[in-house]
Amino acid sequence: SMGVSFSNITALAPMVRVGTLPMRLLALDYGADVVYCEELIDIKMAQCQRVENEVLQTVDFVAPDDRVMFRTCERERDRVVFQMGTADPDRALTVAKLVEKDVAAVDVNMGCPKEYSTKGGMGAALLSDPDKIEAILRKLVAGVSVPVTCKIRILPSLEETISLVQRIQKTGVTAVAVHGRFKEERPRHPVHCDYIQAVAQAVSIPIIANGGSLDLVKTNTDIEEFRKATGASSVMLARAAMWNPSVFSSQGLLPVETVMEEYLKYAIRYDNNAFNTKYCLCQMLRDKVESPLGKQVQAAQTNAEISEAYGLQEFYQQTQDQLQARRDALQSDSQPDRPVMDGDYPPQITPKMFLLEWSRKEKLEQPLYETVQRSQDRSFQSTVTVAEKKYRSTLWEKSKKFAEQAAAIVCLRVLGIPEGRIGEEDSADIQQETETSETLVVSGNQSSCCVETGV
Ligand SMILES: Cc1cc2nc3c(=O)[nH]c(=O)nc-3n(C[C@H](O)[C@H](O)[C@H](O)COP(=O)(O)O)c2cc1C
Repeated sequence: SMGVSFSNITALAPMVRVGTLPMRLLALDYGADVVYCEELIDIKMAQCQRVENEVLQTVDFVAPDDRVMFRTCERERDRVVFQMGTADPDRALTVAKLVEKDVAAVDVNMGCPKEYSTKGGMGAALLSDPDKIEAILRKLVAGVSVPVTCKIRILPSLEETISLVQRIQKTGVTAVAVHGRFKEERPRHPVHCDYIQAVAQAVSIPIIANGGSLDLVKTNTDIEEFRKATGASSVMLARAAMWNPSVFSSQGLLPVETVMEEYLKYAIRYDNNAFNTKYCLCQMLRDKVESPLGKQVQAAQTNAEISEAYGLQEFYQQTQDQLQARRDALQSDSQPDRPVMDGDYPPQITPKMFLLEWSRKEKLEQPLYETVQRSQDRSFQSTVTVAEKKYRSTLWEKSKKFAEQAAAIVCLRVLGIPEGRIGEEDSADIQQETETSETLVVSGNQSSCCVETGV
């Protein structure tokens, strides 16, 4: 990784529901340097499983109820900032460790005044507990390999605001985003550029100015004006970007109709939750949300129906076909039941194939595999029946393919049959779970399978 910079950048602000993968990729396309994800709550994230989705080519963090809480991809890895809501240093670190290899930086939200955030001591509630702020940030800075940042609102006086940010700077964070409003101020109130400016002068780390969307930043050139007005190193945009993310483009604003189409293409390509897609499109439609198009979007229940509203049925179908082709390819990859000729073993003989061959020689029925998938992490376990006896690995595997191979290995070892290519090594103790999975890798099934994640 090149390492992300927070100096002299323009960022997509963290926004609940808005800041999911399609919007982040679109903002990057238009010229944003850094994109924040929506605030994700530490307790929910800590329960998530990291899953490599080979069909979508994404990394998904999947909750026990199978919901994808955070989906990201290679394209944004050096640009995406993972924002979390937390009030607990240990939990914050657990979550940061879970995501650190897949993101450019980790951010703590200290500015959200909404009750769902503050009631757990998170968000803006942290602003009145600087000891807690310090504990969380110090723990993160010491414990993760990526930069740590935080996002705050301003305190009732300049002095308090400056001393808080100075204290935050001492924890070793890389940058601080300052939303220039007091905790009790609403988004329609004017932003306090003088506070941001005073903070920017008082510390040496980059300050990211935020809060200018309503009256100051409407076009790309306004971003530079806002940067100057606040004396900050960088600028972060929420609403202006939500209404039209092409605000990041130095080529000027694009018609929102064009932008919505580009947004929808990403939503289709990355199998975005349809309700999330609708929500974001409705934000872009703004006062046109009651137009014929707006009504069609609101009535739609699936990404396919939303595509019809925009005349993107063909793109939708082509994308589905491509994804299905990839799914099929991965699936057939996982069923290596090619016929095995006597005395003419293919080079990539697997435990399953070896067991099949052995069964034929012994005039037994073909081994029968039964695979189950458990819901909490969508992993697989397979049982193979040979000569009316069942064999099963104690390990739960990432794919059906691995699970079947694991069952075959257990069977071969229990029956004392040398395992072909990997049979040179001494028959290992099947109770050793790690041994089983290592053997699987040796047996030539390098391509891991996708775990699909319905959202
Ligand atoms: C729809 C929406 C969702 C938001 N969600 C978050 C969030 O998850 N985390 C956060 O720190 N701020 C959140 N905010 C606040 C923005 O990041 C930003 O601080 C605020 O909107 C002021 O910036 P702006 O004038 O550019 O809109 C949200 C704002 C909006 C409009």
